[in-house]
Amino acid sequence: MASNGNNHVSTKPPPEPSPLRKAKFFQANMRILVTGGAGFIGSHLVDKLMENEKNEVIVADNYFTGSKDNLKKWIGHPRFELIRHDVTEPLLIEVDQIYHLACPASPIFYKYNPVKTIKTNVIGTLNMLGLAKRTGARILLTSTSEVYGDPLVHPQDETYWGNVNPIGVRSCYDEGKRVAETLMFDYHRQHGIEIRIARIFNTYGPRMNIDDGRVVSNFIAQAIRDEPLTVQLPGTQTRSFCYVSDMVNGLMRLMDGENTGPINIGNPGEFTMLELAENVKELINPEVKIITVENTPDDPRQRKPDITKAKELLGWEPKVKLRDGLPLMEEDFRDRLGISRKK
Ligand SMILES: NC(=O)c1ccc[n+]([C@@H]2O[C@H](COP(=O)([O-])OP(=O)(O)OC[C@H]3O[C@@H](n4cnc5c(N)ncnc54)[C@H](O)[C@@H]3O)[C@@H](O)[C@H]2O)c1
Ligand SMILES: O=C(O)[C@H]1O[C@H](OP(=O)(O)OP(=O)(O)OC[C@H]2O[C@@H](n3ccc(=O)[nH]c3=O)[C@H](O)[C@@H]2O)[C@H](O)[C@@H](O)[C@@H]1O
Repeated sequence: MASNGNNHVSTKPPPEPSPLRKAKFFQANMRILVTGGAGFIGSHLVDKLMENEKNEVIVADNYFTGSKDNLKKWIGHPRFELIRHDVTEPLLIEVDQIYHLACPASPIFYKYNPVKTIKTNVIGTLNMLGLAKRTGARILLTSTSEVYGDPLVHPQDETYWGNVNPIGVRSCYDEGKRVAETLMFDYHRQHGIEIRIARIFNTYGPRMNIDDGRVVSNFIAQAIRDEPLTVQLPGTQTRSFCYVSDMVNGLMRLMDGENTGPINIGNPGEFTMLELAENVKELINPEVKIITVENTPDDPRQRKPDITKAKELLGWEPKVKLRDGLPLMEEDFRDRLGISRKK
């Protein structure tokens, strides 16, 4: 029984939560915020989180590179909420977990407004850490293999500190993510916040922006449009491509496990850009041409994750091979481009 501090004992029970809230959230016992949830990886993560009836999912996104279309099947669902919000502004809500993905990821978008990109990484991560501190939520940051810069160690494991140009055109992104990682660990050490850091390596799959300039989406769209595949010079640079369902599984294992990370999440299958173009040509359009074009500054020459830590600590490894994953994107791209397969 509650006292009102006036030596008078109230017999009135405390007020019930609003019946509306009860009706809406009666099943939920985990409220999860996904920043950047209208984007490519974020929307696939939301799909997976929503499969669990105990989860209530809130997406905060400013739609810079994401789209409501990616979430259309959840809009109106009682366990789902979508907020137009820029993470560079504080967000005052109650949550149990935060997947912090908000940040433009394609080089052409993150270089478009580099000051905004670094604000998103630094101020956005500070705001989400502040939210985690106030609510006691666990927070996962999607960092990047770009923290290794143009790596001099190959493959890259998590102990490598990287080879990053601090004043280059990519720095807003890779240095931004490095500061974001620093902030995560400082909040962890200073305030005891529960943190998780995933270092994501190149991820591909349906719902990538068609014209976002990333290599897999470029090549698939070019192959479907009968345009030459543009391999940026020298073409021998390598990347390791992870299918999005594998990525989402890895992120959820990291969030739900006991390790802070950083942990590399990626597929160690390594390809040169010429090899990737040849695979797309063979699988999607054998008639298409492959041409070489100028590259952009500071393009990393090689990239391949060492995933020993993910295997040992998360029991995770990717399952989808590149040659199986590429055709899974074709239908989604054809639908959005309105170009059907030739008979
Ligand atoms: N896809 C990859 O290969 C890859 C690799 C490494 C790391 N990552 C990281 O994973 C995350 C998701 O990447 P993605 O490929 O889905 O990219 P994406 O561009 O499709 O998604 C990013 C989302 O964040 C939103 N956003 C951007 N700035 C915001 C802001 N200030 N406030 C609120 N929302 C904002 C965008 O509108 C978009 O919906 C990013 O943090 C990215 O750095 C991705
Ligand atoms: O995985 C990562 O950590 C990072 O990977 C990518 O950055 P990047 O590897 O430069 O991605 P792309 O723009 O797809 O370029 C990959 C390679 O393809 C080449 N490329 C790109 C586009 C194209 O049309 N042709 C082409 O050969 C580029 O020169 C580069 O060598 C992502 O876009 C980042 O968000 C992410 O953080």
